[in-house]
Amino acid sequence: MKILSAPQIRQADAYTIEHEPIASIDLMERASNAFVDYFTRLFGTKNKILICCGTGNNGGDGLAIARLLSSMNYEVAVLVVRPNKEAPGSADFEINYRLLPGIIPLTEINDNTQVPEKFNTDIIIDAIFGSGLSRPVEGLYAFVIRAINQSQAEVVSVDIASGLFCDTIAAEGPIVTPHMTISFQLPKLAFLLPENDPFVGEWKVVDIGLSSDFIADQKSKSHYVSSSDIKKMLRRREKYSHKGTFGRALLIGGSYGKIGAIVLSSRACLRSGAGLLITHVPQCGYEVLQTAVPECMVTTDASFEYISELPTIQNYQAIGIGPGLGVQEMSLKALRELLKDVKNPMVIDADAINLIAQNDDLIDLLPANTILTPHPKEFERLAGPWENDLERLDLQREFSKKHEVLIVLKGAHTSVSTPEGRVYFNSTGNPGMATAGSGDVLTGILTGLLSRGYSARKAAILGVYMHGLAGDLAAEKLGEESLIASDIIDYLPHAFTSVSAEKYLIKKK
Ligand SMILES: NC(=O)C1=CN([C@@H]2O[C@H](COP(=O)(O)OP(=O)(O)OC[C@H]3O[C@@H](n4cnc5c(N)ncnc54)[C@H](OP(=O)(O)O)[C@@H]3O)[C@@H](O)[C@H]2O)[C@@H](O)CC1
Ligand SMILES: Nc1ncnc2c1ncn2[C@@H]1O[C@H](COP(=O)(O)OP(=O)(O)O)[C@@H](O)[C@H]1O
Ligand SMILES: [K+]
Repeated sequence: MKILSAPQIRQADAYTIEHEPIASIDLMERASNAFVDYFTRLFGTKNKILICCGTGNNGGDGLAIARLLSSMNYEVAVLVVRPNKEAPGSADFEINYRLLPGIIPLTEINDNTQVPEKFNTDIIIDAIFGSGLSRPVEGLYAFVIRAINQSQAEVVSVDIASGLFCDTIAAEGPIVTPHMTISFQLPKLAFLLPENDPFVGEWKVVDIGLSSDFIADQKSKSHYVSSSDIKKMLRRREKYSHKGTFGRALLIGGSYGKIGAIVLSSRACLRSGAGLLITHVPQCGYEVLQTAVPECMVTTDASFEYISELPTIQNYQAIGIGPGLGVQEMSLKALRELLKDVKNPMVIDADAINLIAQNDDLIDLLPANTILTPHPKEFERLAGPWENDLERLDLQREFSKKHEVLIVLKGAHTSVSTPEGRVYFNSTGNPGMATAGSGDVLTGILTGLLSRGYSARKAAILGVYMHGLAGDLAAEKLGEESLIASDIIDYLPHAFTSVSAEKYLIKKK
């Protein structure tokens, strides 16, 4: 799913109005209905609702929502914020203003003195500003937004929190801090920047039927990965395939006290479809691996505690290195040797990333399309500091372009950047996955998918999605609090089957 900028969204509205064709007031009605449809699934009629409206089209939505909810027996009141009494609202705002039934209590605020300290109601629907915000909020609007934020009510924003820009980090000036945002058609970049979290809350995108042709034609460097994107990518295992068809994967890692990391990667790799897996560990890991993962073959290093040398690396469709590796000098030597020789698709994680960050000569040795999977701290070591999330995103994009690698920057909404400078934000995963070893699981999944023949871009997008989906399915059963990395592996089969069940109507015998 593409992420469009505020001007592109405006053009999508205009294009839809002209080419569907549909009157703009009817498009507003459709958007308001979509909002109400989702809203009423969450909140019953017992709640008192205050709808705070600006006088642009976001406010027009607010008025239509008030009318629709009232017709469904919700108790609604409307507050219109209009600093200049004489200034008319947008054309569609004015139409909906005239259509507002008399039974809905309507208050107009023109002056700071009319703003209560906080609003006493159960739910506030925030429809002051939407995608048309053109500058930070001040004056009367700022007073109203502060009062909204101070109220005890649940706050639901229409399209985007009032005061938040669609395409960037939060500006100066007050911004509504909603519990939820119900947004139209496509997610906004602002929803995916962690520091905006207080100004977004839970969010849901509802379809308002903007022209899919127009959206398909738009250029966008940012994408939000949806389940339908994933369904298109997933491959079947063909009837006459054999284990050679799905590739040989090589994992390298583990050290004394950190063999568990490479065990997790190995299990996850096999659960992600690799045909054969060879795991190379220091000698101290031999028995652990053979016992914990009987399906994988194990080769051992000359060193007992650390990786100090490489196995042969030819004939592998994918190599993953890093989990539990440590940053010993001997392991650095082995990594350097690997990078000098390697042409295979690769995943680089954890201490392998740290070693690359500490040794400037290594980054240029990476084959094009190598996947690196840093968490933010590791990425900072690699690429340097940033001031805010937008800067971090630019840095990630530039790093990928400059070094022709994919960066999987891990966290909530993990972002995958490609050498072309595109960024794909993930839609699965939960805070239960913030637990030791879940990154090692991801490395295994990515290595498995590469060995199975997916391109680096597809392996990264699909792997990150499946990792998060497995985490979500695990959390559904076990809760977020108790979730551990092994649970993510245990739920990987469910993640794969749930997507393929949706994809294939004709089931295999
Ligand atoms: N177009 C469509 O068909 C559809 C649109 N839809 C809905 O419309 C919303 C976008 O509507 P919109 O473009 O009218 O902008 P909106 O956010 O209501 O505000 C604009 C007004 O606020 C003003 N203003 C801005 N910043 C300000 C500030 N800091 N302080 C004070 N004033 C400020 C700005 O003034 P100006 O910048 O011109 O000075 C202008 O008057 C979108 O989010 C969705 O909810 C849906 O119904 C689907 C169909
Ligand atoms: N709040 C969160 N929401 C979604 N996913 C998360 C969250 N926190 C962590 N994760 C996921 O868990 C994994 C953690 O990886 P990492 O930090 O490398 O852990 P470790 O080094 O312990 O294996 C990443 O894939 C990340 O995206
Ligand atoms: K809003």
